[in-house]
Amino acid sequence: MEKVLVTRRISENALELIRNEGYGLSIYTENKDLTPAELIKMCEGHVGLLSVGPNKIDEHFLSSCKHLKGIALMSVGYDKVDVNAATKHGMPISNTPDVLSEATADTAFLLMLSVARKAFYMHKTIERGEWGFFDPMKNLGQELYGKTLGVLGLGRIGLELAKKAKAAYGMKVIYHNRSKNKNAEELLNATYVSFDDLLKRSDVLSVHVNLTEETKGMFNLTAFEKMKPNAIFINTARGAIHNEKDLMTVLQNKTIWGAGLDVTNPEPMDRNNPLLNMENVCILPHIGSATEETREKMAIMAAQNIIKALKGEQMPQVINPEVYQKGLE
Ligand SMILES: NC(=O)C1=CN([C@@H]2O[C@H](COP(=O)(O)OP(=O)(O)OC[C@H]3O[C@@H](n4cnc5c(N)ncnc54)[C@H](OP(=O)(O)O)[C@@H]3O)[C@@H](O)[C@H]2O)C=CC1
Ligand SMILES: O=CC(=O)O
Repeated sequence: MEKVLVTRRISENALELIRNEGYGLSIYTENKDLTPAELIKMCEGHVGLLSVGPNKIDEHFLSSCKHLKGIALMSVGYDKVDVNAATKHGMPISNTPDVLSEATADTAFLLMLSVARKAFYMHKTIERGEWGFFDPMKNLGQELYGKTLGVLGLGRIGLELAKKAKAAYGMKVIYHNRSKNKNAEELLNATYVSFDDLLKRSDVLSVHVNLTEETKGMFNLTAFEKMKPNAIFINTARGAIHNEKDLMTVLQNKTIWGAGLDVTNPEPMDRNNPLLNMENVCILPHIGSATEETREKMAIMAAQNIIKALKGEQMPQVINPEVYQKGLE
């Protein structure tokens, strides 16, 4: 019986889809991430990989696992995949776009409001027994009504956040992409600006670009120093897009007002990281898409993709459709 390796326990409905097509399953359930060598070893005897979590799909992995017929990621981000190498090896890879956009935008919205009202820090003050007498000048946050939301990467998730911010607070939306998003401009009256203008004009700046060589470290001291003193920086995309040391510096110097992060570099973040104790900072452990409903949809989508690959058909959410062109290895 041909078998699929699933690198974490996922929705039973998704696993059932794979079983119902006549494939066997191996499910990795240890309380630690797989090392690259362990992943290669575990893939032996399998024809499909449903990859959940931070598994690196690089040249070494691909040349060691030529027996795989396809790899389905249970994530939309594919920054851990060497797409060119996968295409060279003729290995189709799929991701899970769209189904997680709402949930991830909710996480960005949650962080935006939590930072504006210092919510996580306020919780800590109660735990520390600091809820004393009433002081009308203490614990003050800032309001979002009518402010400017800047989106770096107005794609699927960025658009969902912009819709929510406009509906909830009438926020004006400005954005920067490599190309204009005409649909968002019509839908939200969003304005396309340069990256420099995005930095200078945003009251809240939310990052939704993919992690690539181009976006890595995009938020460094030079970028942060162009932002407004009341600005809130939100990153739910990938931790490597901001430089953590530089973020700490601008928060300490009050160059910007606050930050909300669902992603850090490295992950997991060290529990003693000083950012965790800062008043205007809210940090979550990469839970962008973590709702029961969304994880169910992601698992089903990944299962449907791996089934297609095993049948020799095109994966619906393939990220490297070039592999289906004739003449490749
Ligand atoms: N925290 C979490 O749990 C989650 C995190 N994510 C992260 O969110 C990312 C975005 O997902 P999604 O919205 O579906 O992706 P999309 O591809 O729909 O959106 C990405 C946007 O970024 C823009 N972009 C890409 N590169 C650049 C660049 N160099 N400069 C400026 N703009 C750029 C793209 O526009 P253009 O091509 O015109 O430049 C596009 O509008 C994922 O890659 C993933 O890393 C996703 C889900 C959950
Ligand atoms: O980080 C999550 C993803 O889907 O990408």
